[in-house]
Amino acid sequence: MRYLVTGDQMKEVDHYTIDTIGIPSLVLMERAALAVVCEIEKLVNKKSRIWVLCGNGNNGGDGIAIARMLHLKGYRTTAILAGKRESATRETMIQLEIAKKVGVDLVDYPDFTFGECDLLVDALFGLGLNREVLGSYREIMDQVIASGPALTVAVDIPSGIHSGSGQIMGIAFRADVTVTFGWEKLGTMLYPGKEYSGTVVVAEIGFPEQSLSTIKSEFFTFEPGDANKVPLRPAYSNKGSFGKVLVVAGSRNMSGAAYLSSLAAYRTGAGLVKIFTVEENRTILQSELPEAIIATYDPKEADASTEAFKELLGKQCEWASVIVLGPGLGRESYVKNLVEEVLTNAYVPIILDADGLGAIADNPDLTGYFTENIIVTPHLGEMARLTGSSVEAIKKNLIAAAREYADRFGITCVLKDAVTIGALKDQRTYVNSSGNSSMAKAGAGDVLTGIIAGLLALGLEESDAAALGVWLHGRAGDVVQEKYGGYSLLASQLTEEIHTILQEQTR
Ligand SMILES: NC(=O)C1=CN([C@@H]2O[C@H](COP(=O)(O)OP(=O)(O)OC[C@H]3O[C@@H](n4cnc5c(N)ncnc54)[C@H](O)[C@@H]3O)[C@@H](O)[C@H]2O)[C@@H](O)CC1
Ligand SMILES: Nc1ncnc2c1ncn2[C@@H]1O[C@H](COP(=O)(O)OP(=O)(O)O)[C@@H](O)[C@H]1O
Ligand SMILES: [K+]
Repeated sequence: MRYLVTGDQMKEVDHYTIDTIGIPSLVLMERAALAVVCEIEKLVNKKSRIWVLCGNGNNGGDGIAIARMLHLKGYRTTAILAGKRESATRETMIQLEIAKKVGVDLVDYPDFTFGECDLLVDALFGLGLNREVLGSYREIMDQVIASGPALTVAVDIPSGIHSGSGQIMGIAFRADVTVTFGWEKLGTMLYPGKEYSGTVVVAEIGFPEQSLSTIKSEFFTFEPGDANKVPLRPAYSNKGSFGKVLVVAGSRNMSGAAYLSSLAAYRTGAGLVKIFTVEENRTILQSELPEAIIATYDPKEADASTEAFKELLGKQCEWASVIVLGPGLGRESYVKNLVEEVLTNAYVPIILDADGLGAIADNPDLTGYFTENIIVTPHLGEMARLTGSSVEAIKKNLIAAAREYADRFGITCVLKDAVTIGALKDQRTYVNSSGNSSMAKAGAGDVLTGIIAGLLALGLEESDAAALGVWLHGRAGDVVQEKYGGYSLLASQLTEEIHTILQEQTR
């Protein structure tokens, strides 16, 4: 697990480290610069023409220190000063004085003659970027981009990317490598910032771990090694020890979603899976997944909400320790009754997905049944229907959209996208770092609900199951992509790689 921070949180950490702990600002700057130089040296040789574009803030100060270190090592380096020297921060002025004394080639932007550039070091804006880039700064960035540097290394975050949201503030540099300090910023984790950051290197420059305690460190991601967080299956156990997952899914002509969710729950470790679906799906599901128990209902009875239907469904809910509700249910009118009955009868964790969410969007009163053990897993289209916002508006701030929905009902909201967000009910926010575009394919979401159900069945609580499930799902996608490339993934293959990730447990 690793913590992530917004730019504002990182500034608080900076202040605490400097003012309370007492590590001088220039010491941090020196270590930051050294860390960047270490990465630069992997990319260039002594003949390379290096431009270091420096702003007036401390990001620019890092840049001038980098230019000095490269110059002293014999690299052909020019530091281009984008702002007026007299308005630089205290640390940046000190760096300028040092650089002058050791003969660094320092050129004010208006005097700079553009030519060929092998490596651009982007030290124009860091965490201090707080508004759209306009006017002369925009002109400078346009001109630097037009001159086509072969490679770009960004200091802390590519200039123009907002450190909290990953949004482009008018214009941004595209880095091949971003060297960031202390903890990764949300801005390089979230699109489009993620795409503009290239490879992100997190450099440890001396912030003590305790400095994180000054902020509410709510953002985190998982990484290799975190498979250990999946509960062990003790030796002294039986199938009942590992949960009973009820999958309320599938409809006429749609059996695949029920199959994929159920298979994924079993592959993640659930002891028993029962599929509650329409009679038409019985034969196909029994032959595809004989390990699952099948119970069926008549949609006409569901539509009329007969006592027999209610009793049947009530019994299933009583049996279950975890419920998946929604994949492939379709959009017939009876789905509302089905969803309402489950929500009123079940007192166990429920993962509400796909057409189950559609029923909620069409009947917002159903949210009145939401309890804290609900996990919703909408993709952006479903989220737009649930909230009445546009997909574009949600995309601009995924974290806020997920958090707002989760907090409104006190539930867990997994907002699925290229970077999936888990707004967890315990107030932590998971930002996913696994997965790839080969997973943008029908059925992938059904597998995710099954994985989360499997983790709940193994005994994780909702927040942990949601976050770890998203990560496992993406890791499985990464393994499939490694084996089959970026085009050919089938959602069922994700289920076939769950074991690969679970085997990464090192206990
Ligand atoms: N001592 C420290 O605080 C440390 C700071 N570090 C570096 O310092 C950076 C943060 O420094 P600062 O807080 O000075 O911020 P920046 O260096 O990112 O620059 C902020 C400056 O740019 C201006 N600005 C913001 N948006 C603008 C826009 N759109 N157009 C024009 N001007 C704009 C601000 O008014 C401010 O003057 C970090 O990203 C990191 O690189 C590191 O050296 C580690 C230690
Ligand atoms: N470009 C991408 N990068 C990483 N993961 C992706 C990408 N596109 C989709 N995914 C993941 O694939 C899954 C798709 O789910 P969903 O849209 O519900 O599909 P379906 O409803 O067809 O099962 C989500 O978990 C999502 O995060
Ligand atoms: K930068």
